[in-house]
Amino acid sequence: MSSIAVCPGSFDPITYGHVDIIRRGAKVFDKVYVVVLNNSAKNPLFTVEERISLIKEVTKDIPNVIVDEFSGLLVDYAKSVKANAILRGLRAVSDFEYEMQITSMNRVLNEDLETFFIMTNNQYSFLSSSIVKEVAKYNGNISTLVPPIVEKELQKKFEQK
Ligand SMILES: O=C(O)c1ccc2[nH]nc(Br)c2c1
Repeated sequence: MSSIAVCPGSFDPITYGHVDIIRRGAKVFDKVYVVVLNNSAKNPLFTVEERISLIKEVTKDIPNVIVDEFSGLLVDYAKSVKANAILRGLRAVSDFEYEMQITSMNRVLNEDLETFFIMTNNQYSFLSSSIVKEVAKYNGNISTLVPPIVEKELQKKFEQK
């Protein structure tokens, strides 16, 4: 039985922290679906299509990664791709409470779908898409935080504003 994981997130935009988790997960699971949450409640900087394009570009050298989008319940998307695992990154203890709540909810919705956590590299323990956007907004150096293509697209976004 092949192991298929779904790695959900906003990825607005993808950071080196996300890439770290995806690369580590792709070594463990046969397939990793990196799925962009199409959540109308948030006001994203990048469109879903832009985020998917950036993730595809940044992970193009990882053959068992598939990039997709979903709206609605993660457990329903997981069932649609026959995933038997959810993959999440943990950056610091502060992530744990939220992740525990989400995992408990998903377990209620689908007892058979297990969540696996991978700890990010310590150098990314502070990193989030939000903090990267804040630094990029004021033209700060983000070259060690996101891949070059993401840095370039962020600069374009803030030049437009
Ligand atoms: O960028 C974020 O907002 C974010 C959130 C939660 C996260 N867990 N693991 C990672 Br890498 C990560 C990144």
